[in-house]
Order: sequence, then C-alpha cells, then structure tokens
Amino acid sequence: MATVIDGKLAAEKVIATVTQASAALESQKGVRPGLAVVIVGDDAASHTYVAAKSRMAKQCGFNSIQHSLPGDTTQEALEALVSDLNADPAIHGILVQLPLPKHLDSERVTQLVTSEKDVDGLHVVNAGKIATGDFETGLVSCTPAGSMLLVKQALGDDLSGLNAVVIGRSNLFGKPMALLLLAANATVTMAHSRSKDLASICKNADILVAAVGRSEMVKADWVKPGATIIDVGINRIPAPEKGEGKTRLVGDVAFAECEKVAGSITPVPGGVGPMTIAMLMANTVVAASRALGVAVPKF
Ligand SMILES: Nc1nc2c(c(=O)[nH]1)N[C@@H](CN(C=O)c1ccc(C(=O)N[C@@H](CCC(=O)O)C(=O)O)cc1)CN2
Repeated sequence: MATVIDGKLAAEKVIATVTQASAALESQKGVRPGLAVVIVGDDAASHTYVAAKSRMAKQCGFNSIQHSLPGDTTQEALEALVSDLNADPAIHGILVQLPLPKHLDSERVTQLVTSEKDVDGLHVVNAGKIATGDFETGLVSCTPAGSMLLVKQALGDDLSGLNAVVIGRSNLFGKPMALLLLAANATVTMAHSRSKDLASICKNADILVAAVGRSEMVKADWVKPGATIIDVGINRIPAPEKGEGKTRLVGDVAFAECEKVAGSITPVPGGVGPMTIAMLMANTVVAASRALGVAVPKF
C-alpha cells in the first residue's frame, strides 16, 4: 500500500516559515507583506478559494486586500485596477483569480501584472525565468511549486535517473511542472489529450503527475509499481451514497485502486490543493522581501 502524502501537513510547514518571515519583515522594516486578490463575478468555487487565500494571508500577518468586482466589469476597469495595484508600494503581490468571465481577456490582464508582483507566476518574464532555471529572481506558479515540494518530500531533491510523466500542458500547471522536474534532473515526458496510448506512457513513470481535469482517469494498470503519484485534479462528482443531490471531490487519479500499486500518492482533497494556497503565501513573502531588500526565505 502506498504512503499517502499529507499536503495539509506540508502546507502547514510552509505557512510556519512564511509567518516567521513576515514577522521578521515587520520588525526589521515596519512593513507587512501586502497581497491583493482580485475576483470578478460570482463563480462559487472561485469565491471559496479567494476567501481561503484572504484568510490565510491574514493568518500569515499580511496586509490582505480583496477586490470583488461585478461580473459585468469591463476590460478597461479591470486593467485600471491592476495598474493601480502595480503602482501601490504597499502591495507586493497581485493575484487575479481565474477563470475570468468569458468577455474578459485573461491573458492581457495576466501580462499586465508587473512581473515582480506576479505571485501567480504567470507573467512571461517569470515563465521565462523558470524555463532558463533562474529561481533566484523569478516567481514560480503556485500549484507546480507546491507539487514539486511534495515530490521532493517523497523522493529527495535530486531526481536523477527517474522518469517523470506530466499529463496536461497548461501554462498554469503542466508546462511549469515539467520544467521544475527537469531542473531537478528528472527525465520528463509531457503527455496530453492528443497523446497516443497514454496508459503505456504513464506505465513508464517513476513520477506520475496528473492534471487532466477528468475524474479518476488514471487507473491502476497505468501505474508503475512503486511510483510517486501527484494528483492535481479537483473534480466534484455526484455522491448518492451521501444522500440525494450530494457531491464529493475526486482527483484525476482513481485513488483507491492506484494506492495499491504506487509507492506514494497525494489524496484529493488534502494533497496538492492546500499547497497551492501555501505557495501563494510563500511567493508573496518572497516578493515583499525582494522589494524591501531583506534576505529572501527558502522554501
Ligand atoms: N489565479 C489563479 N486562479 C486559479 C488557481 C491559481 O493557482 N491561480 N488555481 C485554481 C484554484 N485554486 C486556487 O485558486 C485552488 C484550488 C483548490 C484548493 C484546495 O485547497 N482544495 C482543497 C479542496 C477544497 C474544496 O473542498 O473544494 C483540497 O484539494 O484539499 C486551493 C486553491 C484555479 N484558479
């Protein structure tokens, strides 16, 4: 039976380091890290995530600001807000919650956030820095950064000789995750919806990272015995066993069958999800430390 990787516990450790670094900034510079989170519209899941981010930012001792804009906000109004936040010296990190309503151009907004305050790690400057191995001055996207900490917790810092397969190729997750694995010396394959024979590609993976957005797609016979599995999916499915109309969360990996084959595996919930929020806090304290010229904490 696989070891279940506890993302909540790992996230608590990150948060403890963030809180300490935040307190040190305040005592040395009299400044608290400032995080602005922008949400547009009324998507229920997005509001839950943003509320969790704001709560955690306060717990870390940050100056936490939330801008909730109506669903009919124009591109111009959203860009004006982001420009104001870019210019505000009290704000060290800016995050625009995704997805944005369809009439808005997410890419334009993402690229408008100044790269030094881009705590989501989505600006092309930060994406380029990960691609070129510059982890000293860039900011890494939160979910891949958190997933990578879980991989290293299971396998150590050097992944030399290990085959890693990432299923999914988004800018938010798949591409940066593949680059982080490569930087740790893994031999990386990127697979996606157009890949032929996903099962046999996955069967070769010592590290299997699933970010496909399809409930329990990865089955036990796709998994190499002893592999480390990181499940990035968060899918809500009907759970009639809990009562009529009830739902439950599952990942992209069929957990119950895969844990019998894998060496270690992240659960959903309680795996990668909590790490996403913890790494947002980590990026914010890193951005604030750089802006204020103090020693940058390591995660
Ligand atoms: N601007 C961004 N937008 C979005 C991101 C992001 O990183 N930046 N990621 C996702 C959503 N997300 C954060 O925003 C997120 C998703 C899930 C969790 C989490 O802790 N999940 C829990 C379960 C929560 C539940 O019960 O629903 C878990 O897995 O244990 C945190 C953050 C899309 N948008």
